[in-house]
Amino acid sequence: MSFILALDQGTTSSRALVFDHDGNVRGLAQKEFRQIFPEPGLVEHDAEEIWASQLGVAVEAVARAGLSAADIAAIGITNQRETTVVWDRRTGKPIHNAIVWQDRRTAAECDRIKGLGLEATFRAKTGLVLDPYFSGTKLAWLLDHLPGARARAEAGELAFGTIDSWLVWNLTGGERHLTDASNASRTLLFNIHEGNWDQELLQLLRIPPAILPEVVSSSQVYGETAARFFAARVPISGIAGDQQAALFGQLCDRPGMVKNTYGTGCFMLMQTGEHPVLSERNLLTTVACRLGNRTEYALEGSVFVAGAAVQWLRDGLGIIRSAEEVEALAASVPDSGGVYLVPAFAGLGAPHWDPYARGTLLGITRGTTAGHIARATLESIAFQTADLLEAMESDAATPLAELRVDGGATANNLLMQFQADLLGVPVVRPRVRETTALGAAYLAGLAIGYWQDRKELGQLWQAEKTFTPAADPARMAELRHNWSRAIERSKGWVQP
Ligand SMILES: Nc1ncnc2c1ncn2[C@@H]1O[C@H](COP(=O)(O)OP(=O)(O)O)[C@@H](O)[C@H]1O
Ligand SMILES: O=P(O)(O)OC[C@H](O)CO
Repeated sequence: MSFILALDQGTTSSRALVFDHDGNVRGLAQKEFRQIFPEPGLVEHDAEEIWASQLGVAVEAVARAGLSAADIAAIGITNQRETTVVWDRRTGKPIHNAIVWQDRRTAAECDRIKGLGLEATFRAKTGLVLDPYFSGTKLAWLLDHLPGARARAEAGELAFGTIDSWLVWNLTGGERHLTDASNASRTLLFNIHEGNWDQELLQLLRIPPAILPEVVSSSQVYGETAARFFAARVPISGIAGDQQAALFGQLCDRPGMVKNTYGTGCFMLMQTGEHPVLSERNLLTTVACRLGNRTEYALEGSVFVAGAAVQWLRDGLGIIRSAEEVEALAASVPDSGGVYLVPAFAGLGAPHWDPYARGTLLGITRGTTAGHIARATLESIAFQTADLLEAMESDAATPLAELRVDGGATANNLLMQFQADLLGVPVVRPRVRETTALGAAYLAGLAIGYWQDRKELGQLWQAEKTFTPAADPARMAELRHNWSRAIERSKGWVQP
């Protein structure tokens, strides 16, 4: 019997999971790594720490499953997207910390490009908006600010990659420099209609083509792990950005199917099939996956801070000791008592796109307790999701039948019930909540014939719990109205 190993390199931790043929988790290991905040608004990771932690948990997960590398048929990779690494091709050493997707340092540069009237060009070609979130301006920043970097990039000495590229480079011992189309579609440099790096955009951002990885499909054998890492060389055969992998793992394979992942941020993706739908409501159009020559697209709403707000309650305010505790604290009050938290800690993503917004806590009275703040925090996650869904339904011109959910914060039943109440549609939590890793495993397994097709995978998906809307719609509409007012107050707080 053989198994698939999924590497899930997330924003706050590296995880590895071993899956069996029925899609069950047989072994899991996880390691948090350092979040580096050099200044307000800046977020970095040590790329070498990411690699070391990812390799460490991979070895550990296989051991915990009671297996050896010879039992692993293939490896699938999924990753925090947009986070930008540049390394020296000769030494394999990064030239700077990775600039994380949440980092806002290129806000002024995005404004400058917008001022040149170029936003429509970027939007039409990449499906993205000009926001510091995406890799392109982060890469340009590195080339502009590190002495000699641009000349070295032009001479072909440096390599750029999102985290998938960085992991594949390391796993293959520096043999392969590539990225899959779903990750490429998050860079602001990739033409999602033509399926390749866009020369005009590269020129506009002054990115030398020699620094870029090859763009490949999301499911094919890319290479094997170098001999020194595992007892056997294992094929690497699946790659997707974590949100696209979750869409795949949730089996949202028919146009109109939607999943929302509640992790550090919240990412809602709607499968739109082979046709990219361009949003009129400030959502993103992104590559869901590339399978052979077939590219599937998704509409995406990205919320930067969701579960991270719960982490802030734990680490910043110290009113809970663990993320799980938030549920009991929030349940200690019947409602938020009129308190609204807008967790715009890293600006606002979709559909507002305001890098200058900051966190805002409104409606506090002398009677406000930690319970109210905890509840307002959970509700903020659901409100942000409701804003995304409203935009998505409008773009797709179709109402949603159900919302499939996954990610760490979906363990929270109070949050899930409030979400169903607010949306007025059933919220469905699957049996396997590690759908991001599962999606990467599926992509890797399909490439080597471990699973035959998506029909076979469809039989593995099972709901664990469905949250049915139970609240008074008028009351929910009132809460959403207040939420919109709170959002407006958070906007434009930081002076450019
Ligand atoms: N019971 C819970 N209630 C609310 N949030 C939770 C709960 N458990 C975990 N979280 C949040 O979920 C996030 C972790 O989820 P995960 O899917 O592992 O995220 P990521 O992949 O972004 O690192 C953290 O931000 C944490 O605060
Ligand atoms: O690492 P996660 O799960 O927070 O996901 C981060 C996203 O990929 C950012 O776009």
